[in-house]
Formats: sequence, structure tokens, C-alpha cells
Amino acid sequence: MIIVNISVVGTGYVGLIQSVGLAEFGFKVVGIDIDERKIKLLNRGITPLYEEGLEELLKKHVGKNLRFTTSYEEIKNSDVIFLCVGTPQDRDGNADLRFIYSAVNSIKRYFDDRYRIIVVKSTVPVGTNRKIKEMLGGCNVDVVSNPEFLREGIALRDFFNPDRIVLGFEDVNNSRPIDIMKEIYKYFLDKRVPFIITDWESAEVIKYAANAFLATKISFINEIAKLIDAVGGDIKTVSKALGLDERIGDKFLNAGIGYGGSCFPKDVKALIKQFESRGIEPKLIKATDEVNEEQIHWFLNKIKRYYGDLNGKTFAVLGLAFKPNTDDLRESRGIKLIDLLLREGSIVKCYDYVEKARENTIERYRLDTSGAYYGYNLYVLDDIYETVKDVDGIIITTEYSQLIDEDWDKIGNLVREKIVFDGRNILDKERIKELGFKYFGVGRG
Ligand SMILES: NC(=O)C1=CN([C@@H]2O[C@H](COP(=O)(O)OP(=O)(O)OC[C@H]3O[C@@H](n4cnc5c(N)ncnc54)[C@H](O)[C@@H]3O)[C@@H](O)[C@H]2O)C=CC1
Ligand SMILES: O=C(O)[C@H]1O[C@H](OP(=O)(O)OP(=O)(O)OC[C@H]2O[C@@H](n3ccc(=O)[nH]c3=O)[C@H](O)[C@@H]2O)[C@H](O)[C@@H](O)[C@@H]1O
Repeated sequence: MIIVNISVVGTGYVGLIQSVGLAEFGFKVVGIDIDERKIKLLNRGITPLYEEGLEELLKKHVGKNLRFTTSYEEIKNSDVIFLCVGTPQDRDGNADLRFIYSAVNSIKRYFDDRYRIIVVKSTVPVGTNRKIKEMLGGCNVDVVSNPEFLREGIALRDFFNPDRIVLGFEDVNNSRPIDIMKEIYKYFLDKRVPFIITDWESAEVIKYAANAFLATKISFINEIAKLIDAVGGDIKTVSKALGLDERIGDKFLNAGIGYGGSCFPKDVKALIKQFESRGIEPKLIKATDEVNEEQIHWFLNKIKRYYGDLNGKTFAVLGLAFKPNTDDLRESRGIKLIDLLLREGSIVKCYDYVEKARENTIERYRLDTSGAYYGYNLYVLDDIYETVKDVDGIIITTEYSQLIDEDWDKIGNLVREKIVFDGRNILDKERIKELGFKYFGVGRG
């Protein structure tokens, strides 16, 4: 089969990266989304989200072999359909599959006798690929589970350089869908990226297990950091020494105020639910979640211990996005801390290096564009030095490396009190102390 047309349903983070990536491989791609505003922007070559390099690649292909629409009718001409809609957390912590099922029903309406493949990129609980196949009963279709492992902020780099490609099939002896997927991902085969060809269930579990494992590494080091805080020492040295053991590895051992984002928190919770619905208690994964939920409160208590009462104190919160180089505020620890500080009666001045993250914060709190508050003691500022002016303390909430190179001498002259609560352990503790700052990190005093 020669792949002619590909549809990507859902043009959020994953769908958009997938769309431009497949267009770059030379396929004819149509992105489908129910969000008209998004579709209009995309067709004009504008990305609704911030991701380095994405707009350039979008502009390169849009109007040529890539276009966007809200019409599901495009499915009629598609051989392969990538499903990339969101699977957010529902009220009980399960993955909410409403968007998945609604998209599958919309797709089904345009199916005829022609053979097609649905590739499920969205992170879905075990059994979902099977359920999708059942929903499409009678259709000439194969369903492939193809979880995505990209990270926001470096999404394109991750897309073009994956550690592995995981493909789950209903029947691993049925070569037809396997061959088609290999044709689509020929670029990766040529690059000798390992392919894991497996069953639906294994593929579904791999995605959740990978995220839960990485989240567990973070919660583990955050727990150790608490001990270090009590006994003295520096968690950064501990992490470094641990990481030098190749069996442990040096990645995801940065202690801080916990993991955020659109995936780790919700996926860990959804995995717990998948155990519990089968009568199994996921002790370790539950602890990962609990440590993470608690971490921001532990850090707030550290701040409280220093000031006593936070009511009326002014803080500069540096970092709004859940990680550097994205505008994504979903489950951002910085935003969580701002909420907690506001509840304590503090005045918060905040800043993020990514302009769109600042704009999203203004939108989230419905502040007016000047950053002045409507019912909140919150100010979003466009300049880091303006942000730190006259504050009682600086709190770092996102691990921006740019912070290291800021003019801390100048910052020291602007603040009311020279004190930094480094929630990401990003600063050089000794250097900052030499400049006369008091320094509190996570597991380093
Ligand atoms: N954001 C990330 O870095 C990663 C996300 N994932 C997973 O990928 C999936 C998508 O995540 P994101 O791209 O972050 O979500 P998102 O929320 O950014 O985008 C989802 C898109 O789907 C659209 N949509 C919803 N219902 C639709 C329907 N019936 N038909 C067409 N479009 C519809 C929405 O309008 C939105 O544009 C999730 O399952 C997530 O867990 C996996 C790896 C990385
Ligand atoms: O399923 C997903 O959506 C994605 O989730 C994460 O990617 P992402 O959420 O973009 O960001 P990460 O770089 O993993 O960071 C997540 C959070 O962990 C925190 N973190 C990370 C590393 C670390 O050592 N310590 C730490 O606290 C970050 O500050 C951030 O808040 C995974 O890394 C991706 O592989 C996966 O595809």
C-alpha cells in the first residue's frame, strides 16, 4: 500500500507536532480539530502554542502538503488517521475518554469499504484500543496503539529523535498494519531507532509505566531531599553521585517543588485508577503521587518558617510555566504556589521568560492587560528587575537556566530583603550567598 493521505485528529500539542513531522517526511497531511479558532490560526501559519521551531516548520508546509480543517469529511480520503485528542483527568482521577470516543464516532461516520488504519497517539488506559476497535465493528480497519513520548519545550527534537517507537497491534502476526506503520515511520527505521512491535495492552502499559517511572524518580529524590534538609548537606551532590551509577542514570534526579505539566500528574493518577479498578493496590505509584502533591506545601512551610506570617508580605515568583521554554501552565507548580501565597494574604509579583506564559497567566486570573489585579494581589510583569523590586523574598518555581546569568548584584539592590527560595535548585548557592543573599533550596539548606 502506498500511503497517500494522512489525517491527524486533534491538533493540540501532540497532534500539531505529529502533523508537521509527517508533513516534513513528505506525506500529505490534514489536521482536524473541533476548535475553529485554532484551525484558522494554523492555516495562517500561526501556532496557538509556544514551542521552539514549530512555527517555522508549520509555515514551511502549510498550504502545501499540510492543511487544517474542522470538517471530518476529510476522513473519506484518508488512509491513515492519527488520533491525538486530549485525555485529561476526570473528577475521580481517571483518564477522561470523552474526546476519544467522540472523535471515533465522528470518524466512523465517513468510513466506507476502503481499508484504513487508526493510530492512537493519545495516552489511553489499558483496554481503550480494544474498545475503539469494538466501536468500529464491521469497518475495514486496523487499530494501532502508538504512544507518544515527546517532552514539551523540546518537542520537535524529541519527535525527530525518539528513543524508541512503540507499536501495539491486535494481532502481531498480521503484517498489513505493521508494514504500513513501518512505511510511515521509514525515517526512524533508517535512523535505526528501535521499534517495539507488541500487543495493544503492552503498548498501553508502556506509556503509563514510562511516565510513572520518571515521576517516581522525581518523587524519590524529593523525598531524599527532605532528609538532607533535616541533616545538612547538598542534594545536588547526592544526585550527581547517584547518577554516576549507570544503573541509576543521571536524568530526572533534580529535586525541587515537584513535577507538573499536562501529563505526569494526570497519568500517575490514571495509572493508580487502572490498578484499583482491577483490585490491585499500587503502593509505590500511590506514594509517588502523594510525595508530589505534598512537595509544594512542604516548600511553602519552609517559607512560612522564615517569615512567620505571610500575610502582607510581597514575593517575586519567577517561573509560571510548568517547565522552561513552554507557555503551558497546566499543573504548574509555580501557579500552585501563587494560589497558596495569595490565600495566605501575600502580594505576588510574577514573571516568566516566555511571554506567552505571562499572557496565559493574565488570562488564567483574568487580570487586566497592565497586570494590575482584579480581586487578586497579583501582578504579572514583563521585566525580571521590575518583578523583584521591593519584594520581601524571591521564589524560583521553574528551572530556567537564564536565572543563573541574571545580574544578581543589581537584583540585590532592588529587593527589600536579600533572600531567595530556590524551588528548583538552579542557582549557585555559594555565589549567591557571597552576594549577601540568604539562600534556601530543596535539600540544600
Ligand atoms: N503534551 C504532551 O507533551 C504530551 C501529550 N501526550 C498525550 O497526547 C494526548 C494529547 O495531548 P495534548 O496534545 O497535550 O492535548 P491538547 O489538549 O493540547 O490538545 C487536544 C486537542 O484535541 C482537540 N479535540 C478535542 N476533541 C476533539 C474531537 N472530537 N475532534 C477533533 N479534535 C478534538 C482539542 O480541541 C485540542 O486541540 C493526551 O492523551 C496526552 O496525554 C503524550 C505525550 C506528550
Ligand atoms: O506524556 C507526556 O506528556 C510527556 O510527559 C513528560 O514530558 P513533559 O511533561 O513535557 O515534561 P518533563 O520534562 O518530563 O517535566 C515534567 C515535570 O517534572 C519536573 N522535573 C523534571 C525532571 C527532574 O529531574 N525534576 C523535576 O522536578 C519538571 O519541572 C516538570 O514540572 C515526559 O518526560 C515525556 O516523555 C512524555 O511524553
